[in-house]
Amino acid sequence: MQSFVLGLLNPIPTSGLPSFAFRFLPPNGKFSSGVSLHSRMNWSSPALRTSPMMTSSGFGGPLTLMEFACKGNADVGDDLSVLISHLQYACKRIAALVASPFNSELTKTMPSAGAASSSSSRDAPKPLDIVANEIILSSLRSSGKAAVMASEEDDAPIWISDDGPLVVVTDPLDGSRNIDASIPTGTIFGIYNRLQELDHLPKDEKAQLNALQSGEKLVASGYVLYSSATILCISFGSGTHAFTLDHLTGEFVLTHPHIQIPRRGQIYSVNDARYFDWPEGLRQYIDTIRQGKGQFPKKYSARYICSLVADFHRTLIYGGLAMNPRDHLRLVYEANPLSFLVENAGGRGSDGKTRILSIQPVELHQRLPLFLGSLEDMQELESYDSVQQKINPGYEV
Ligand SMILES: O=P(O)(O)OC[C@H]1O[C@](O)(COP(=O)(O)O)[C@@H](O)[C@@H]1O
Repeated sequence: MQSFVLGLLNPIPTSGLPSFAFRFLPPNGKFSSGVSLHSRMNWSSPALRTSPMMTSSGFGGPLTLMEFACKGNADVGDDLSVLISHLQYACKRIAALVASPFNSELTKTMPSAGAASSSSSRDAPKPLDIVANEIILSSLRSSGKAAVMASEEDDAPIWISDDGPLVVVTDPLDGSRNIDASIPTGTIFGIYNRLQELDHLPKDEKAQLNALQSGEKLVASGYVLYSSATILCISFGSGTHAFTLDHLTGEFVLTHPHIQIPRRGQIYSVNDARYFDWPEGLRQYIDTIRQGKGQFPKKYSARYICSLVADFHRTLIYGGLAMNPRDHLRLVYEANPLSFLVENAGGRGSDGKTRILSIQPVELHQRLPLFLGSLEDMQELESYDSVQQKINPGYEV
């Protein structure tokens, strides 16, 4: 088992790999692998035909994430491009890990390991969370572009390098408590510029303050959904775009450019079992939309996976609302990155009263109610007086 874990953290040996496998190499490795399967595919077939924005200017295949970031589509600058290339590589490794037939031992809970944010047993980190955390940390270290990583898995932010221009906040593997049932999981990340005016402070202090920047200062955020497809969704501040991992080539390719969340959806996503702990306003709102008596005269449907990235991704694509009304999800590395993505897609992220991105974080693992979704659905929800669940009776499942 130990060698399996170490193998995941160590560099991949390159000898004897098939040509397409070289696409999995780290960005500072050898990407040029001669003729790949990717270049041999017939991209003119109707099934693979895409809009002009989805094709690269080069050989006519679909636009890859790194082409998108580097070649004028987003043109995010060298530092951010390099960091993203390392981060996406880390997420490919996590994707392989969560789908591996050998991960069952890794999914067993380690009650004695130090949970970052809570001592309750449901928050006890699992080895898979820890391995995902290590994979991301090691990718950020090797990028040379990260000053700080602040993670759900660590009590405090880690200072990586004085020279790193960027700060990364992350939940490395959300939803992992459901992984034994192969339910989708996800990585969430947000990226800020390093605050140079804090450079003179001690490392711990400047790491903390850099990680507690307001969501309005995000320069990019994203998630990777590990599901039937592995999808990396990202915003650099102008639009939200999703890329699907092509297992033939090992590349994330642009499949959902400029996602616009519908102004109205017909789906609400919440843990309904908590109905009797909800405040009156939230009960009334859900009762109303269920019956088709709200501002949108259609009966809403319920969907709830209980895996934040999966519930959010569906909401982004189909519209509606993804909610967790109790103080449970984390502002810094869950609510802020997802709010940045939904706003860049034309939607809204709020705690039920206040726009998430305008809330100043005061501690790394701060929790809050979270509502994300279509603009008109969110406005209707927020018109109800009380939607934040104040009691939190320690649910065990
Ligand atoms: O138990 P609830 O309130 O339905 O919360 C479920 C949410 O908690 C999460 O599992 C995250 O919480 P954990 O970090 O404690 O696993 C999300 O993936 C999910 O959306």
